[in-house]
Amino acid sequence: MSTVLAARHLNKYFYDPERFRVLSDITFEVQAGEFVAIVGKSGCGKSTLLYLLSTMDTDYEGQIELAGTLLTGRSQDYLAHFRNEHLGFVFQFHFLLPEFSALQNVMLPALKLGKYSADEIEARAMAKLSMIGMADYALKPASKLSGGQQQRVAIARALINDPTLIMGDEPTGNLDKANTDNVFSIFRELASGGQTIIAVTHDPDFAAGTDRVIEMSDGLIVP
Ligand SMILES: Nc1ncnc2c1ncn2[C@@H]1O[C@H](COP(=O)(O)OP(=O)(O)OP(=O)(O)O)[C@@H](O)[C@H]1O
Repeated sequence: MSTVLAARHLNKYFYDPERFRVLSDITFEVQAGEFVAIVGKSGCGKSTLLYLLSTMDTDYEGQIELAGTLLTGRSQDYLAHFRNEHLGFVFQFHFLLPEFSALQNVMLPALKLGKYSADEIEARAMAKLSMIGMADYALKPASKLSGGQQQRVAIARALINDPTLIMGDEPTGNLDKANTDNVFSIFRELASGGQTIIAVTHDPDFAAGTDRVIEMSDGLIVP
């Protein structure tokens, strides 16, 4: 097994207005192909941790290594390129561009990466949409899709650059039961195919279906 993500002794502080520690000595690893849930009461630090792991927030103590690369101390440009190449994000709210078609939305991160030709990118995007059962909706504007369909397009978009790791922040938080089950089974299927996934969730059923649950409490990982 190879390690995809290593978080070592992460500490994070906020000021509100006094300095307080929101993450304390967070240390864990995620192996290739693992599907991991991060759970814990509201305010325990889950989103803050995910934000650090996503490389968006660089103000922390400790070390983050992803895909064999130490990311701590890197420049913003380096991190932006790394994110685009190695990470796929699925949020509670999909953040699709409403006037753009499903296909165009899925293509965008690949166009930014600049690794493939436009034709290749379109073919790859169609393949990702087919994979999640959305090929028939490729040309529809995102604004005309249902909430569940939009979230599936967001998953296809997260997959377009074949990310080393998919990060979800409440990926089913805004969905009804049927769509939650659908999105969960897509994640489960991706994980069975070897995709590494880490997702913050409040949904006990979602967490129970993952390979491993990391529970947080007051900024700590519960041993
Ligand atoms: N920018 C900030 N400045 C000050 N305090 C913050 C900031 N962002 C978050 N916090 C505080 O840090 C703590 C952890 O917040 P975080 O959003 O990581 O929790 P969470 O576990 O993801 O919660 P939820 O499940 O409700 O989304 C909370 O006490 C929150 O109020």
